[in-house]
Amino acid sequence: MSASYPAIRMRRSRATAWSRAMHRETILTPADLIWPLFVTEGRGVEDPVASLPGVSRWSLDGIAARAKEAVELGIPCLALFPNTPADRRSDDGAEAFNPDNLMCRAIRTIRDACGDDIGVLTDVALDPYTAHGQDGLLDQAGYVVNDDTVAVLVDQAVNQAEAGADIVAPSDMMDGRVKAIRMALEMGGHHNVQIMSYAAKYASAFYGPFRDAVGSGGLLKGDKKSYQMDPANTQEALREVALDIAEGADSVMVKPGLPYLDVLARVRDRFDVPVFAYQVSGEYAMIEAAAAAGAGDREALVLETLLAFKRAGAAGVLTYHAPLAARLLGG
Ligand SMILES: NCc1[nH]cc(CCC(=O)O)c1CC(=O)O
Ligand SMILES: [Mg+2]
Repeated sequence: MSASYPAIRMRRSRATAWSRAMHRETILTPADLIWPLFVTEGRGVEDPVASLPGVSRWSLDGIAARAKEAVELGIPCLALFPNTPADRRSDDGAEAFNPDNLMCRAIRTIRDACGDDIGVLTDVALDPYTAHGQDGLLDQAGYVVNDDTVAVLVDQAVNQAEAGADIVAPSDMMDGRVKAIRMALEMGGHHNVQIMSYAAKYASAFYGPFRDAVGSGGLLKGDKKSYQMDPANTQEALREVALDIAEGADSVMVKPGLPYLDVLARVRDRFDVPVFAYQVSGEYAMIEAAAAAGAGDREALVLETLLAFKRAGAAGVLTYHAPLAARLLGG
């Protein structure tokens, strides 16, 4: 470039708040946020998750209150995860398609409290329902079998749709489940129930606090590496996303969040479907730990990390910081 300093001074546009606002390329709003909530049995229960400071499991009455709070704050969607009572967990995860399970009751509770003012996204995977904590069914050798698991996931997804879920979100990483779920939803008349597929979900060390929250952590033996992706791979993530789009996903997700922004950006560049990011439990815990240790300002860390997802191309972010962020953003 021939014209340079002093003709070009990059700092001119940064000198005042109004000018910074005018040049800002990316905007974060409460409408970008999806708030994950943990549901538990009982009445009037708020059960804090020790490894997720500031996050609790709520009984249905608390879930209704959180849903109303979310509407007030301008948060458009909730993601639900049940802490299934131990006596309802089994090797086959059959509680997943019980029409009166905690998940279905939570969906109906939110609908009663808020009508169509908020979206309800439900997790499709068996880990909150299995006695072994894996996302699918096991064979004799302890391998998570694909096709038989997909059949159960279909029943689970249809069960959630019948209870009123707006978006079903398969997080299990079985092959072919998006197509099978889409076909079953169409056949069941659930034409407008969306599928947000966890298309590129990695076998990550950042899920620990989540597993505590849904009560699967202590049950899980081994790992999920035979179905979740190797953190070393990005080409494979693009292939996963392409397959899920072809199978009928309305939107896709990359998970975890910040450590995988490169994957998110590449998915955004290559495909035209909305791509969401999940800032997972371990990421939340890291920010909280940093703030508690005085290593950073909590509110600034939260807003900066969430903005980074938008900058990388995310249509929205699942984050446990959703209510805090929405409040800070004036929701
Ligand atoms: N299907 C399970 C599921 N759905 C969302 C998360 C993790 C979310 C988080 O860590 O916040 C997990 C954990 C796992 O795969 O073991
Ligand atoms: Mg896949």
